Amino acid sequence: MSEMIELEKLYSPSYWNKRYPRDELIQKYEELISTLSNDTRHEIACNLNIPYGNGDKRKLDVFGTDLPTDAPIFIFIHGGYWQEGNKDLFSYVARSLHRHGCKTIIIGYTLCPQCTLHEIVSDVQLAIKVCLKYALENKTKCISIGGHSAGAHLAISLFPKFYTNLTNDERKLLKSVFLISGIYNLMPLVKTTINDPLKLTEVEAENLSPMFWNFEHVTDTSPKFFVIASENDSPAFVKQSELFANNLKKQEVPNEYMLLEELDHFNIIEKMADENYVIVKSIVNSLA
Ligand SMILES: N[C@@H](CC(=O)c1ccccc1NC=O)C(=O)O
Repeated sequence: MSEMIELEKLYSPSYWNKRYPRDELIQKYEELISTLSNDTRHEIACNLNIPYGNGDKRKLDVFGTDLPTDAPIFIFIHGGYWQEGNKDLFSYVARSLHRHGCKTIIIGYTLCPQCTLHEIVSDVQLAIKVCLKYALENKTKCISIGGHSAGAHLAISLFPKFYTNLTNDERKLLKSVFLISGIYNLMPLVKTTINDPLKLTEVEAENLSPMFWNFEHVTDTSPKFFVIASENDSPAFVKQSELFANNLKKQEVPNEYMLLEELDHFNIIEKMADENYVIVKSIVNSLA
């Protein structure tokens, strides 16, 4: 098989699932999470579509506005290789965390090619600044940030620079970072169709790749990083998570690597609806 087709396959997570044919998997995934999310928006007290920048996608949703004002907060960043997906598909993440007494903030962002990946990275930083201000005003004591797939890339892109530039009070809030089925080396994507709307050059892809960054200066006040992969994901994704967790370890950054058995790129995040799911429990424990 040609190298191109091989790369396309390696970076198409749906190809590796063991449950359904590819198209059926994506359709079922979207149906499930949009239904769960619609229900969640009706069930849980929330404040939707708070703008953090210009345009109709630079908005965030706060769930659990009925909880004590100082309740812990989980902030979630969705994936879709920076060109697909939207925050409304992920309201459901708030439901299980609400049962544990946590508020959830889901961040929306403008997608490529409407903007560049550089702009998305800075949009997410802007959104996190707004969340931190909200948290300090509400006397919140702890925050966890999580991202799935390309969202994990955006979550880790808050480190080290943005994080080290925060105020002490802001930094102290951040207890944990959950990197779920993430992508940390963007260079292989340059040659795939994923790059059509991104238009990254090799140099940009390298500079935007956390795999090559130095995280040593986050250690003093560092949150704990959970690097989580799923057994039935593309081997390229599993390998990237493993290597990235190893890099953190070598740099003495607090981290835990988890390989979740029998899950794939899609049900690893679908299961956030379950309040007893290992990731939900780890988030809640990190905020205790
Ligand atoms: N078109 C891709 C879908 C995909 O990459 C994806 C889908 C949902 C959530 C995250 C994804 N990937 C990374 O951000 C596929 O066929 O697997």
